[in-house]
Amino acid sequence: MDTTPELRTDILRLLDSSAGILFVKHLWEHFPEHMFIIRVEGPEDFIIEAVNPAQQATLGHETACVGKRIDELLSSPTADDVIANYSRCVEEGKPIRYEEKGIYIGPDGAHRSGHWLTLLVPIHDRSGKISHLFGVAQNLTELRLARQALERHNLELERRVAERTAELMEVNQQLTHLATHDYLTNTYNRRHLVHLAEIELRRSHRYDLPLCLMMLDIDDFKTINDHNGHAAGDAALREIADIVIQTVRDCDLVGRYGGDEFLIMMPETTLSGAKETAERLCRALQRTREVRLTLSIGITAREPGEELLDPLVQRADELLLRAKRQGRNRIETEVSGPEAKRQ
Ligand SMILES: Nc1nc2c(ncn2[C@@H]2O[C@H](COP(=O)(O)OP(=O)(O)OP(=O)(O)O)[C@@H](O)[C@H]2O)c(=O)[nH]1
Repeated sequence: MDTTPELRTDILRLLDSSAGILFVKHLWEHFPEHMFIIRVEGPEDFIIEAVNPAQQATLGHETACVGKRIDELLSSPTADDVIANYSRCVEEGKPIRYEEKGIYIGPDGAHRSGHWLTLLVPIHDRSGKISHLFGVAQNLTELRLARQALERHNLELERRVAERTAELMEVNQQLTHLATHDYLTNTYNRRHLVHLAEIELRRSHRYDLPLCLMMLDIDDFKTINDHNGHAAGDAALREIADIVIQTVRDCDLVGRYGGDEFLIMMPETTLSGAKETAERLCRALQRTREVRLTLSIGITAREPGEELLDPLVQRADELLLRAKRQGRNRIETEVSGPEAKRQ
């Protein structure tokens, strides 16, 4: 059986009766949050009329505050804020709710800071004038401290996640670099070069742009290894890769195709342009190296309609072999279609 209506009626009847005052007194004494009554003396003149035991426990003995003006009890700026809120409640003539914080002196005489959610209700006298303010202040200090600790903890977590993410991104970049580059020369490795070259070739086909493929091989490289050691051979490979990268355009794709062989894809480049670059490369090599080292180079151009990489690579390789057969230190080019007419 639902007893709620019955109970409600009983409580209302109790409040109406003379026992109601005991009920309110019981509430006042045992309510765990601050309850207080303020006498309104003037626009900014407020006197503490009563504080409940919960508030006394925070602020010290009743006699320490009852009968005192707010600005006698609290120092600035806490007192200013309290008075401003009381004045607002009087001006608006209706209950207001606000958060407040301040420094107060506890029962032990020590200064403490607190944070409250306060509800202020104006009380009117018979003439309708606001004579008192009734306040209930819920102490949020612990909650605030817990929230601040949680926020600090969250910030720390976010910082750690960001730090870890940055580390992972760096490792990821390193892994990507390792997976796409030749460890010795830092040019693209064969697999990645082929991947990029296929994309570039499709783009050239789509927009009908010129494109050249250059394959180069160091002449008699074996003798460097044999005479000067493998480390000298490695150093020569690195040096040649650097010279190639410095000589070609930024958009050209340079990769080590295998051993002492490099492949260079040159987008938007005609055969004559690619040949000029190859000549520049050979000259740069002569200038740079004390040990005489030459290159054999084969260059082919994309034929109209051509969009597959293998035939291009095959042609460049054949031209390279032709350069080797014809005495090394040579650049061999070959082209058909419109590019041939431009030569
Ligand atoms: N130091 C070093 N040598 C390598 C590397 N990869 C391949 N080689 C050597 O490069 C040499 C390639 O020789 P080949 O291509 O057969 O011939 P070559 O001596 O260059 O002569 P031609 O190409 O005919 O002019 C071999 O001795 C390989 O061992 C490498 O990463 N480091």
